[in-house]
Amino acid sequence: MSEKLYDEIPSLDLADFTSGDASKKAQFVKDLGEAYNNIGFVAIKNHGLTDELTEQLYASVKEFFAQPQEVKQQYEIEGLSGQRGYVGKGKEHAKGRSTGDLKEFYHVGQEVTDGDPIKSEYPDNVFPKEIPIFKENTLTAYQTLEAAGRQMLRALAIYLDLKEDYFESRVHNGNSILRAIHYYPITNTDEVPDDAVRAAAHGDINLITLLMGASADGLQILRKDNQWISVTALPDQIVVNVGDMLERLTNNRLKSTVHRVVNPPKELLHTSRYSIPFFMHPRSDMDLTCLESCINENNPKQYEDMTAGQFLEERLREIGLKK
Ligand SMILES: O=C(O)CCC(=O)C(=O)O
Ligand SMILES: [Fe+2]
Repeated sequence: MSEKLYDEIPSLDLADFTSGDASKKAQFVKDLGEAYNNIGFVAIKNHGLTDELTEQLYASVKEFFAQPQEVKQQYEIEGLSGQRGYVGKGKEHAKGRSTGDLKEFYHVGQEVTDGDPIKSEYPDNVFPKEIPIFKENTLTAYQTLEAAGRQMLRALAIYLDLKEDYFESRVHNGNSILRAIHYYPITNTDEVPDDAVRAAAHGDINLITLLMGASADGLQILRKDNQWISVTALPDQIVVNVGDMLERLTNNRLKSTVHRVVNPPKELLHTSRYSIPFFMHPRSDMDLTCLESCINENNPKQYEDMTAGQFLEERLREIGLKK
């Protein structure tokens, strides 16, 4: 394990992996693997999202959250464990806490269009009828981030000495979710619990997360020396990090680094923050049993065998989304 302490997350160019130049490709795999073995986060450019789409998507997301609560509430649907549509303020809390985060969000899931019977496992998406363009913008972003995520997983498969396409069949029509988040303005601090934060410290559940440039500061990650460091991506970058499922599969070789979104200083508490992570999940039957190649004398097997579906179910209960 590399002991290096990063002051900021490493930046990589996804085009180095996809352009067909073998030495650039190999270097990308090495740099990504090293970063994920250490800090678990990278900033990526040439991810495929255009500025135009990003702008339009944020515009429709802002428009959705600016609506009256009664309108948003129509899209909070019972029985879906918050996996589609709107999830209201304070509903989700980090694992191990009970105070809800200071956020509301909207989930868009996989649209299965190729006759794959997995379709019956997924609830249908719900889209706000007040903002027709919301559907097109979120689905286009979903597909673009999913494609970038597949490339990242190809690179990781090589790093892990698996076949380059190891993850392909496992993420095909996977249970990924695009989450548009609004960290809402706080005008009266008496109305929120003293220990409430925008997003309390947590690891992501999924294989990898692709995070579209957040609109304001606040994201921090816990470095291995227990210092919180700020994450800032340049306008043309997205942040891509390892989630708990991949950490588990690799028996902690790839690190799912704890991160949080801190509250802004008092004078900015009345402002909103928006971010749009794409949580890349496999199909629920993916086996997350630690890879043999990641188990050895120095690193004995750390986790019970489990499928992705079982792991997700357990975590949704732990964070208050599943009752
Ligand atoms: O809003 C952000 O910048 C990060 C959000 C996050 O970590 C999450 O939703 O899991
Ligand atoms: Fe997260």
